[in-house]
Amino acid sequence: MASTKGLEGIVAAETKISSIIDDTLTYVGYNIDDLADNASFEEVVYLLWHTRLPKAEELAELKQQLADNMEVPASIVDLFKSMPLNTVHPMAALRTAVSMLGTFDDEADVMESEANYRKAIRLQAKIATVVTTFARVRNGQEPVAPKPELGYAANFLYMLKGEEPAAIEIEAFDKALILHADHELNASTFTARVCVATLSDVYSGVTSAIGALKGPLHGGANEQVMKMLSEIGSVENVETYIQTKLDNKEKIMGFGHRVYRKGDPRAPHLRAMSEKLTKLTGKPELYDMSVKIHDMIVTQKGLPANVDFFSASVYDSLGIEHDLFTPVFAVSRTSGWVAHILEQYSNNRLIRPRAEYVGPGMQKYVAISER
Ligand SMILES: CC(=O)SCCNC(=O)CCNC(=O)[C@H](O)C(C)(C)COP(=O)(O)OP(=O)(O)OC[C@H]1O[C@@H](n2cnc3c(N)ncnc32)[C@H](O)[C@@H]1OP(=O)(O)O
Ligand SMILES: O=C([O-])CC(=O)C(=O)O
Repeated sequence: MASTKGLEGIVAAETKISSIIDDTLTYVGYNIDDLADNASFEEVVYLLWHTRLPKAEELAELKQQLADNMEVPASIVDLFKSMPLNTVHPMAALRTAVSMLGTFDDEADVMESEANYRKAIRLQAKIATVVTTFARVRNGQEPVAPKPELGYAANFLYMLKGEEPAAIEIEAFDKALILHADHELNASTFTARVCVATLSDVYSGVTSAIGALKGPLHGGANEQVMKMLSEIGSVENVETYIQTKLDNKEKIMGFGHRVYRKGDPRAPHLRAMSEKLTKLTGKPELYDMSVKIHDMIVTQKGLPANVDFFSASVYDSLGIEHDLFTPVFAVSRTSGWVAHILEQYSNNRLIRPRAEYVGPGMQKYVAISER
């Protein structure tokens, strides 16, 4: 029984939700380029949850349901206030708050598919409020209540900053949400599916997934990319900084991927957004540094940028604090996690692989006094 390290190449589930075939990413058969250029995030959420695009009235209904469910219990604010706010990472706060949301949902353990769909809506609606509430509470600001008339992307930025975002910001953020919404059997989605395959509840699945997304080899990489850009500081410093890391065999965050070989199709969209937004916000150097890093890594390592690389400068341009980048990813990916959770329930079998034992052979117990 030989093991495959990191389960590389192992097909562990069937899904109708998204696919990566020959470096092309599709959601339910729609190319990501097509969706990024034409759809709204809410349309994509509907697509992932229903495996078809919504008609106008179905989209309007989903938007209404999301808007109606955005408020979070006051205890979430108290929970955040009870945390060591100077040190807690927002992903740890989010993981804890989503788990707590489950305790307020009296349908949390009701397993009928209609109840699970209602929970999907509640979670998707509330997670935006949870992240923005955390951001404001830790900065000593009052949380901002959602405006029902705004779309999901606009509401997030509004609740975060307390002022309505400009059209260009809404468009960029909406596109970023679409690009991050789902990605086949990535580590956090797999985590969610493993969790709910025990017939545990939706909140447990999403809480587990948040824990997996937090790591810097997965969603946590976008914050690390920004840290790197801040440390580098200017285009002139890129070469020495990156070369030193490469010579020390350190990984450069935002590059490489388990599945893509030629390149991550989401990266060109984020690169174009980064170029446009960094110019508009008067920080073109962020984009110029990113391009120089990109060229060095592609030339020397043959590794293309993944979704996390150019998203860093995009989120910075949208005025999002750097340690909120991964929570923002979670806000979008909740749609994909939930889609996979619902799909797992619909055709469930416990996920329980085997491990190859590589420890010592049979041993005889030795009394503690004789060790
Ligand atoms: C949303 C997302 O999750 S996208 C991914 C976000 N994560 C990152 O950006 C972190 C940086 N990237 C990485 O760590 C990896 O490329 C991963 C985790 C994304 C994929 O990992 P794996 O498929 O397991 O590749 P693995 O880590 O085994 O790397 C294979 C080789 O490429 C090298 N490599 C992979 N990524 C990088 C990188 N970013 N920088 C430098 N070298 C790298 C490794 O050092 C290794 O080299 P070796 O064979 O000489 O030891
Ligand atoms: O698929 C992966 O391994 C990681 C990734 O790009 C994502 O989750 O978006």
